[in-house]
Amino acid sequence: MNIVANWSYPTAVKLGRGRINELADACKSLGMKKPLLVTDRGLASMAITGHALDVLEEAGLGRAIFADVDPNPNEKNLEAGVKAFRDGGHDGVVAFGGGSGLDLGKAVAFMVGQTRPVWDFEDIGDWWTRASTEGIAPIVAVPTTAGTGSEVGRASVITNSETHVKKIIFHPKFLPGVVIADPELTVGMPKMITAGTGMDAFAHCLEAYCSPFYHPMSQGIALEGMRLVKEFLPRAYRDGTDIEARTNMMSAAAMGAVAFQKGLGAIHSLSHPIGAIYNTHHGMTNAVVMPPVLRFNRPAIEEKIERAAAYLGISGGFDGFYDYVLSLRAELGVPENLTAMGIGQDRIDELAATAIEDPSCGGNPVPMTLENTRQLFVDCF
Ligand SMILES: NC(=O)c1ccc[n+]([C@@H]2O[C@H](COP(=O)([O-])OP(=O)(O)OC[C@H]3O[C@@H](n4cnc5c(N)ncnc54)[C@H](O)[C@@H]3O)[C@@H](O)[C@H]2O)c1
Ligand SMILES: [Fe+2]
Repeated sequence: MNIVANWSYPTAVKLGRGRINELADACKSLGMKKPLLVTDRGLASMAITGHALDVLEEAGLGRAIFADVDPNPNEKNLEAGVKAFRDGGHDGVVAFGGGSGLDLGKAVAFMVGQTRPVWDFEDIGDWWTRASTEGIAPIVAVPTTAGTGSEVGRASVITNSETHVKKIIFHPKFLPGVVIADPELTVGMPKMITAGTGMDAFAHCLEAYCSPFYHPMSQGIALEGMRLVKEFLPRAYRDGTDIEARTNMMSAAAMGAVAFQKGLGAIHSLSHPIGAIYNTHHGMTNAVVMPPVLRFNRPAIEEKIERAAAYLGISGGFDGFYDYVLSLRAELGVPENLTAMGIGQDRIDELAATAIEDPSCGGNPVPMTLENTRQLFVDCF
């Protein structure tokens, strides 16, 4: 076997209850004097955000906030954020939120140093030589959901509001310098968001584990991430105040994103166009398409899934694992299929055409074509 791989994992993660109180120190450690906290509209008025701003203000770092951010953020949110950063004379970003706030905050920090349009940094082609690495602002990431793992990732998912296509914007400089992973911030998540984001973490681990690329470290991280989700997501869902469960889910989310350096797959390449067109929740959409994707990939992953099932304490090999996924979904109130999610079948051709252009499909164990991807969408209804 010819082994070629790039591995790195440089982010400092401060995990644990109450660690939001270290936010100002984290900003100062990266040289910030006037950070801009970037979050989404929903979080802007929540007590956890007010507390984070208090921590910054008490340390003399001000309480500047930019929150004109939609779930599934788009390039207009990004342009407005870059303008707010420049107008306010800021020197760093606190990316605060679920994937939406984190992704937009990271993208603002990156784009204040660029002259080229954000679409030039899509995760295909020549993003490396196009970017200016001067003027990129430092980032402290503070996740408030436990799912995307964007806090330790090098990507931002930005929706093109004209074409309704989700683009994965990638650059190593998207990587935050410090992560504050405080499980108490996730306690107030609505049950549906706990379920959806937790299933996103599971999808990252599962797809990374199944991707055919050689990366044994990611493989191990992905397996243990799945085990944490299995043990702790139902607990966090049942009792949102279960801090042990919340802490382990934060860890599983970060592990998923570290693991998917190895690649993602069809779950994500199907979920991205659905989310961009219908504005569905990303993780919940992943959970809906997961069983058909497992069936689709079965010929290529059966042996691997048998090993994962054994590690997770699931008997019955591939079939046992598949049944476990169905029962986890049922326990978390995941819609049965795309119809139950409120989606019609009228745009399947467009969904399939977009899905096979998504960078995630390169990591799918069974090669995706327009024909088999169209059929895969049909199977999701
Ligand atoms: N960068 C990556 O690698 C990556 C990976 C997966 C997904 N994503 C992207 O992340 C986004 C989804 O992120 P998400 O699933 O975390 O959801 P989200 O950030 O869109 O948040 C969903 C909703 O939950 C609310 N919310 C967040 N935290 C809360 C809390 N603690 N208490 C109460 N409400 C809270 C938000 O205000 C929002 O209304 C999508 O755009 C997706 O494409 C990015
Ligand atoms: Fe995801």
